Amino acid sequence: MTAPARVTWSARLAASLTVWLPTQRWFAGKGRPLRHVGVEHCLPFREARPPGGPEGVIVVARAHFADGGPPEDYQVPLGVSSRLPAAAGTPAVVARDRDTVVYDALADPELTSCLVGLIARGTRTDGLRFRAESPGMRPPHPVPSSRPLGVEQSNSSVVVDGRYLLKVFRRLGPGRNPDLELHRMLHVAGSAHVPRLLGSIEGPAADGPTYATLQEYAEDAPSGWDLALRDLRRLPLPGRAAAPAGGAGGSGGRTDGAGATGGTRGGTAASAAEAASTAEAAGVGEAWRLGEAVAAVHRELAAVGGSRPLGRPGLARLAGAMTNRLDLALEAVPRLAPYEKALREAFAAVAGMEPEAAGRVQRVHGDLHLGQVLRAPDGWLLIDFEGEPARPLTERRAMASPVRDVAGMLRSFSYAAYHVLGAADRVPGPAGAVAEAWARRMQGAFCDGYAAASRVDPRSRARAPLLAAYQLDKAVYEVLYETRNRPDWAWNPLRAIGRLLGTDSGQ
Ligand SMILES: Nc1ncnc2c1ncn2[C@@H]1O[C@H](COP(=O)(O)OP(=O)(O)O)[C@@H](O)[C@H]1O
Ligand SMILES: O=P(O)(O)O[C@H]1O[C@H](CO)[C@@H](O[C@H]2O[C@H](CO)[C@@H](O)[C@H](O)[C@H]2O)[C@H](O)[C@H]1O
Repeated sequence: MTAPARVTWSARLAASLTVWLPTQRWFAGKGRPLRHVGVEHCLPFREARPPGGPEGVIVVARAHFADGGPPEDYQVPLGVSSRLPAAAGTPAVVARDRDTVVYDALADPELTSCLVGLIARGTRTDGLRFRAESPGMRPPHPVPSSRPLGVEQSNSSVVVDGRYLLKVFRRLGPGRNPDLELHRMLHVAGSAHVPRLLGSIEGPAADGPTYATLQEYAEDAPSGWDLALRDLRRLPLPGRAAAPAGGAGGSGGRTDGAGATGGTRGGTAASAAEAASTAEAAGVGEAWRLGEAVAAVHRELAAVGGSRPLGRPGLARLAGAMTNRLDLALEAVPRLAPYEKALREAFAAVAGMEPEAAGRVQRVHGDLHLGQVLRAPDGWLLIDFEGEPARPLTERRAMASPVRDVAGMLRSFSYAAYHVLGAADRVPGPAGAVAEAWARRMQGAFCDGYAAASRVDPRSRARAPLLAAYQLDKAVYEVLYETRNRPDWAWNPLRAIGRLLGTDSGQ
């Protein structure tokens, strides 16, 4: 391509991205008025051997907003070709003209194979550093098969050769992504509770940005969310027929329905009740082991990354940060207004805690929920250490109390229970009581497992204001997250705030 032709293409690509970017699930700027998207960098990647191999380009697209706030950078790996490769199926086409088509590189096995090959060989290109993180890693080359993971997620992942997962970070921060950072720390600690880290792609600077990670793919490992929904759908809910497989709840979650086997159909009520209670006993055991696994990961992160007392100034800062997040959420979601006063009080209570009771801060997962834990044959694995996607990177990399992760899991058990009930059960009834009791049992077992492994009971009376505030802070975040991404689900965390505050008004 000649220089003027390149300029024309860059302008055309920017115009196409301005339309395409905001329609993507992973575009985090949905709450902001987009002005335009510019092409910040084009980082080509290609196979050195054999010559004439496929060509790809990692485009860094910069989204500019009309609200005067900072722009956001997004990674868009693209294939550039004269025609769509047959092996890519029907990829998203971002731009095209008579001679050239620009399409989603992650749908093209040749291009993903190329990225994996560059990682395995530890190559450097203009603007990109490919690194093998695990010396023994030898991915087959060329990769025989690859497929986009095809789940709802904040980034984009590709399963390579059925054994590896290439996770492409969409939102690029100025520093290293905590997902890679914490994976590395846990690798050093020899953790048994994370998938093995195999490789990474980063920018040329010492500290990121992080473009991608390559990790072991835990095939057929259901998530905690899958297992929770399966157990919940087996529960005999008064006044309800047992839900058909995959049928209960809202509008289709990330893994909603996967592995759900339904309940009483085809059996007697007695045998169904028996099966439900056996499943529940197993579920309690799993929740206990999950608590144990989370405690182990916290111990490992503290051992490698250090820890320090939260202290009185830390408590005051935390209360302030929670209040600030509430202020932002109140602006975006007026339905939070009835809870404002009680929420402010709950956050202020954190500032008034005795520092000794608050414990220490360290690196934590930061967005722990049932969708972030996989039940592999050997035990629970924690994934996605990126933190809450909406928070600034500096905040996501900061030390925090491990109680925050515990609160995320407690919220998630409750989230699952109410998800299965569905929006129709906004007013608590007998079915609600059964689901609520299930959530409490799982939460109790999780905390027991955590306490047994860490000798710290997250439910201790002295720590109660912290645990309560973290659960409320998470629920406020969820209301905002759902309002922006899955508005049909917003009722769930909204109701939870009422329950947690003890002011459930049946709204
Ligand atoms: N190592 C892995 N093995 C198997 N499945 C995985 C693995 N990592 C992630 N997944 C699946 O991919 C989904 C999205 O991964 P995640 O890291 O949470 O991405 P995101 O940050 O985009 O939300 C998970 O919910 C899980 O179903
Ligand atoms: O994309 P991430 O997994 O990093 O996290 C975001 O999306 C999650 C939903 O996919 C969201 O989690 C909420 O919904 C889950 C069920 O789909 C539930 O298990 C969680 O408890 C609930 O918070 C998460 O908050 C958000 O950051």
